Amino acid sequence: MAVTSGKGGVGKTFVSANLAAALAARGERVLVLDADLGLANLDVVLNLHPKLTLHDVFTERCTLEQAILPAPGGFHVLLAGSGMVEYSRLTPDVRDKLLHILETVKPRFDWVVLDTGAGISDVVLFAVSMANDVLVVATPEPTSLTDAYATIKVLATQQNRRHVGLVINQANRPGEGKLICGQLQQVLQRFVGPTPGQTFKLELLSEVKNDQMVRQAVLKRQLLLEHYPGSDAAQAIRALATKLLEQRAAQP
Ligand SMILES: Nc1ncnc2c1ncn2[C@@H]1O[C@H](COP(=O)(O)OP(=O)(O)OP(=O)(O)O)[C@@H](O)[C@H]1O
Repeated sequence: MAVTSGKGGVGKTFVSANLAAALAARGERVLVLDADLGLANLDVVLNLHPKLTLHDVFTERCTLEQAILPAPGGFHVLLAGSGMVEYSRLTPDVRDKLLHILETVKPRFDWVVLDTGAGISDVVLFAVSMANDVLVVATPEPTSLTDAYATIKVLATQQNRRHVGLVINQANRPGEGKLICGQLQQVLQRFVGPTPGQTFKLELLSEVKNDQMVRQAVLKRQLLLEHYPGSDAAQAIRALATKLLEQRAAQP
């Protein structure tokens, strides 16, 4: 599953890490792969100081096994480290290496979460293209929504995706997510249907409140789910995990 966004700083890493913890708490084997190769910061959020990262796997300084690390929250991570400038562009080499890594880790985990960079660069779109499911994170601000719209449009038209999950993060009032999702779906419909057999569904998977506890957790470099489990945002993330598990169980 890819967790992506149009605009940066909207909460992808927060959602990826805490969703992984929520799934792990339900007994799932989860790997979060930091797919923001140029400016990764999953390690910062989780307060990890990895000696080995994707960079070392790419340059064959270590094996893939060695770079998969346990994280707080009961899941595993494959960190990118920051400033992998030479890997922040999608060369055939980066492409092959990422594909190989994903194929190798897939059988070992129930969920591989790709925490991508923001926007529609070729690296981001490639990372998303490797995922079965995509979850777009957006905040209710107009700039974030405009960029989310552009991203979803690209996923629908270029990747031919018929279903995209939406998380409205930092919501200011209840029902805001539903309203936004409906409006986005309406505008998107113009580009991606309706033609026979070609429906497109943007599904609101979660509305996460603007919650001071999230900022507290990030400042302390702790997982929200572990340190503020009763917060509104933690409850929303657990509900998101439940929904994803139910959807998976319903798949043929
Ligand atoms: N629900 C929320 N309530 C309040 N603040 C939040 C919430 N979600 C995220 N934030 C704040 O937004 C900041 C950015 O979040 P995060 O780093 O997860 O975004 P990102 O999309 O991964 O960023 P980037 O695009 O730079 O990778 C966090 O440090 C946190 O302070």
